[in-house]
Amino acid sequence: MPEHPGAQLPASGRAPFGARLARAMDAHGPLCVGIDPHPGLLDAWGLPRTAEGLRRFSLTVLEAAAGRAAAVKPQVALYESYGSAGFAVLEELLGGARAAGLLTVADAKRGDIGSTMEAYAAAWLEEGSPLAADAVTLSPYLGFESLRPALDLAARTGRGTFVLALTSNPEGRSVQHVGGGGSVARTVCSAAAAENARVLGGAGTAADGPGAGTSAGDRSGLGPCGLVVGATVGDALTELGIDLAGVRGPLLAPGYGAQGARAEDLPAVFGAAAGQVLATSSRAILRRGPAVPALREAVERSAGELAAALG
Ligand SMILES: O=C(O)c1cc(=O)[nH]c(=O)n1[C@@H]1O[C@H](COP(=O)(O)O)[C@@H](O)[C@H]1O
Repeated sequence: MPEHPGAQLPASGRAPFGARLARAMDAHGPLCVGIDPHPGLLDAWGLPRTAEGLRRFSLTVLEAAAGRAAAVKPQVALYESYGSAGFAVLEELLGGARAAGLLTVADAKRGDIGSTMEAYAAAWLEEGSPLAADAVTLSPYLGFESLRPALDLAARTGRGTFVLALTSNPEGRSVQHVGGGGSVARTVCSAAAAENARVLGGAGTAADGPGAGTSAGDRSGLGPCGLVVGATVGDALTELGIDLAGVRGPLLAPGYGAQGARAEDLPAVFGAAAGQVLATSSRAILRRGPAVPALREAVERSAGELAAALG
């Protein structure tokens, strides 16, 4: 039986990203382990601030996360700062995660005019690209439709996107809340809802509630267009009149852990969309390294408390 009535199997033959992510979250809990090799963390782990230090850090986190988390999210900026050697490590990490059965989210936050966006899409989402991940983070501030090449390629290859909607940092409000009832954030959420409705079939907008075929908070039939909504946004969804369940996409939630949000805060933030949430945590877990058993314990504890809070 198809994963979702009305959903087309991606041309790649790979199961759709939403179905693969739901399976991984059901198996391991709704945790994404962020791989952010900050220079200070390399120091704390006794590793050199070199590409080899970056490599040992990345592969250690992978070893700790494999079989214990749904996904990993390398922060591309922290690889990019080492130039081509950093990108080589990132390629190795993405390949290693694939081999270990971990879904990958490349945190690249790309966004540009459509013609340039085609190249970003090819780099992060195209079949056979050395940097291809299961999903990539995107910035919609050149207009949601400028992301079209990535949205289309993701749907075609069974991959996903996470588009910034309500970010976890306090400065985000100054852009994302603008417009009140017709806020920038709500516009982005409505566009994501329309994109998922296009791919999955059925109607759906962020204002209208769940569309056909997916009940509120149900993660089994999610579309490929996810959103980034910080775990730290408090009551912003109510304040801005956004119904995330109606988006019918996965929700990447940074802010859990080092930025202060706790697992038990998440149900109130996400309401009926709690089942769609993939919480991501980097420093709170990484500070427990470099010993693999301590990292594993941190991953298991986070995955367990998130599963208990979010279902
Ligand atoms: O897209 C992201 O992952 C992201 C969006 C956002 O709104 N806030 C946010 O913190 N992030 C990223 O999530 C990670 C959070 O790291 P920790 O605060 O150490 O858990 C960093 O890599 C951020 O760049």
